[in-house]
Amino acid sequence: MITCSAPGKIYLFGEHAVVYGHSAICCAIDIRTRVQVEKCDSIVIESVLGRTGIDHDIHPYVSRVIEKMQEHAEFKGLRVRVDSKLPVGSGLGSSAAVTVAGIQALNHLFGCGLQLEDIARIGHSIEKEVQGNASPTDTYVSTMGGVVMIPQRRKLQALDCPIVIGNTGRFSSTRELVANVAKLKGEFPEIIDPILEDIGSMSAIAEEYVNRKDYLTIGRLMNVNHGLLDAIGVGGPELSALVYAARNSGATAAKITGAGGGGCMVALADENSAQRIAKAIRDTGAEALITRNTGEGVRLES
Ligand SMILES: Nc1ncnc2c1ncn2[C@@H]1O[C@H](COP(=O)(O)OP(=O)(O)OP(=O)(O)O)[C@@H](O)[C@H]1O
Ligand SMILES: C[C@@](O)(CCO)CC(=O)[O-]
Ligand SMILES: [Mg+2]
Repeated sequence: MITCSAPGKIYLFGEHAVVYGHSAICCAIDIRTRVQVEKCDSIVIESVLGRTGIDHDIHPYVSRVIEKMQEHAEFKGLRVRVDSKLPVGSGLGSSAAVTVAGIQALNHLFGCGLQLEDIARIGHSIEKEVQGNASPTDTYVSTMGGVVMIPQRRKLQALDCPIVIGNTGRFSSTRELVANVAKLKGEFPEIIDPILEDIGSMSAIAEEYVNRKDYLTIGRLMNVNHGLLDAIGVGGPELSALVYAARNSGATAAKITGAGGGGCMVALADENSAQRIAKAIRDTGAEALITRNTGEGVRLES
């Protein structure tokens, strides 16, 4: 029996724009998904979503992981158990974490000899298939950990400050949000294309501030990024309420993270303000978590 885990993520900059090749800066967080695998007679997948065999409706990611890994190993039966601390469909990269941890667990179970770069690449191909269109960001950062710049696949300096996450509690499908942005972009390219380019330029400019650990400047730019995400239609009243609650209680930055629509927002805090920001988020009725950047990507647990 093998267990592997992989981290979730928050975006400092660049979600959605990165789908069109613009730059993004993404940060692995210390909230993980564990995938346990063992050989057995038939294929069984167990998670918070239910108990199935190969099932592309209920378990699209895990089912594709199993199918893809059949190209690297010969097996008929398998039991896969998923145990995740990441909220599902909430902008924290739950799909990438379950995919990456699943690939690495099977890699170990069958001795396939895949390297981290292979895992990130296979993970990205699975995200593309399920999501319709997907950047390599979530699967890359979940595999490698740390803070990464995409598409360059460059590691930046670690983020040392507390990260506060507010969860609206509303499921949102990344596939749908990505399709909504594509539709708006198709209808009004003269308006939407420059916004996506601006988001990419912001990531490129912010790289230097991330490496200098200048959290005040990073924060000012993240706030601008929030406004641009709202402009392309992936915001909403619940997310905005949490963003302003966080800013009003001392957050250096507060923005949507991930696909948006519902799901989570992220705030950067300092050691003194993190609890206060989390309380302000909880006072609106939403859930709040305090976490940190992790340097550890996918790993073997047992
Ligand atoms: N614990 C889990 N067990 C099984 N499948 C999961 C689990 N967590 C996530 N998934 C799969 O990932 C899907 C959600 O992925 P989706 O990309 O829509 O959201 P996300 O990854 O949480 O957010 P984002 O992509 O914005 O970071 C679920 O519908 C499910 O198919
Ligand atoms: C919305 C998006 O940019 C981030 C989802 O976490 C989609 C992607 O990059 O594949
Ligand atoms: Mg996802």
